[in-house]
Amino acid sequence: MFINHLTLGWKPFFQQQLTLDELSSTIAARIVAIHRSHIQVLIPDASFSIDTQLCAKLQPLAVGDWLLFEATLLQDNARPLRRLSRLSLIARKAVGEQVAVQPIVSNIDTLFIVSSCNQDFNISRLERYLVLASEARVTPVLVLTKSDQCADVDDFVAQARTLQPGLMVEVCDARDPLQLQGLQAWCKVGQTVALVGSSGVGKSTLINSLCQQQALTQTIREDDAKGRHTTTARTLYVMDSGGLLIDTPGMRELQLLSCEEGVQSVFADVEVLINNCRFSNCTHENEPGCAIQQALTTNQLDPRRWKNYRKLLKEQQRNAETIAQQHQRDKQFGRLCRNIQREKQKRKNIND
Ligand SMILES: Nc1nc2c(ncn2[C@@H]2O[C@H](COP(=O)(O)OP(=O)(O)OP(=O)(O)O)[C@@H](O)[C@H]2O)c(=O)[nH]1
Ligand SMILES: [Zn+2]
Repeated sequence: MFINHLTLGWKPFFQQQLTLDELSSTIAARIVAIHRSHIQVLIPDASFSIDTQLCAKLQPLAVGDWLLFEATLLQDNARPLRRLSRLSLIARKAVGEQVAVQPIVSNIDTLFIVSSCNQDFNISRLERYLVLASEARVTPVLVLTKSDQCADVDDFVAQARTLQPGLMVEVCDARDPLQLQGLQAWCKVGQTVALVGSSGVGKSTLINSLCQQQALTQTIREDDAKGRHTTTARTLYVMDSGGLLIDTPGMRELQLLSCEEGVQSVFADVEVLINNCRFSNCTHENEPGCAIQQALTTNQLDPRRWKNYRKLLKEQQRNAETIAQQHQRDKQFGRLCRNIQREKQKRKNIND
């Protein structure tokens, strides 16, 4: 396969960020894996390993980011000049008590939300993933696997379609590449796809079926800067139709972070109803003229959907609060440091 920047997902959006000077003197490389000690980047005909320390000023970085390097200096452990702005970003709540954003995958075009046509199928979970996709600004495609084990596939599809007008839903036996033709539109050269879904729904199976040839991946060395072979799982695949597929461990367990926009977009109908309540501070419990209560009574609004909306919003508010509090704390700490510094300086001046 002919490999160029387009193959790696390069788009006018990135090109436009380069100055005239940069156009001639730099080269952009895409991050394909982030390990503890090093970051692996890819250009059309080579892969390089960069010590994480050299990227300290650019952190946090995500798999899928584009980094700019001096063209003449691009080699193992070259220092990246900067990171290009992202077209899309999937982030998650970082582990720990405090809520912090941890970027996972960037610059992807499509998110395959994978579920199987069995007890794993959970409409609220799917809705949550839709919020995530909307927040990340990527196109969601719902992939329903294990259709071969299910007698009433249409029922699952019908339920899924209620989630969002125009939502793309594909049904397949993930083991059979011929059944994945419907997904090809999102897997073409220049496109980048990521997968989410619970354990066992068939993500690895899908990857195997979409990437049977893996032509480009052979050119990606899995060695670190010192030439040692690393045993970390592969994170980047080239699909048979030419697109890239990113599968990082972080994507396999995702939590929503700040997702107000995503909630607003996925639940646009609910927000319209809320705007129709008679009182602007309606709690939607028992106020007269409550459009939500009325929609629930007339079955215009699914109680499950209403419950999930409230749950996601609450989660989002809690997270946002924590971030705000965190900023407040950082500010106070900064002030404290400055005061101490000033105090020290004063004393020094007196002693001088
Ligand atoms: N019959 C059938 N089996 C499937 C299908 N998709 C996946 N499987 C099987 O389901 C099992 C789990 O599939 P995986 O691809 O490992 O699932 P996964 O989502 O990658 O799971 P994790 O790695 O835990 O996240 C395997 O035994 C697959 O062969 C399908 O469409 N039909
Ligand atoms: Zn109301």
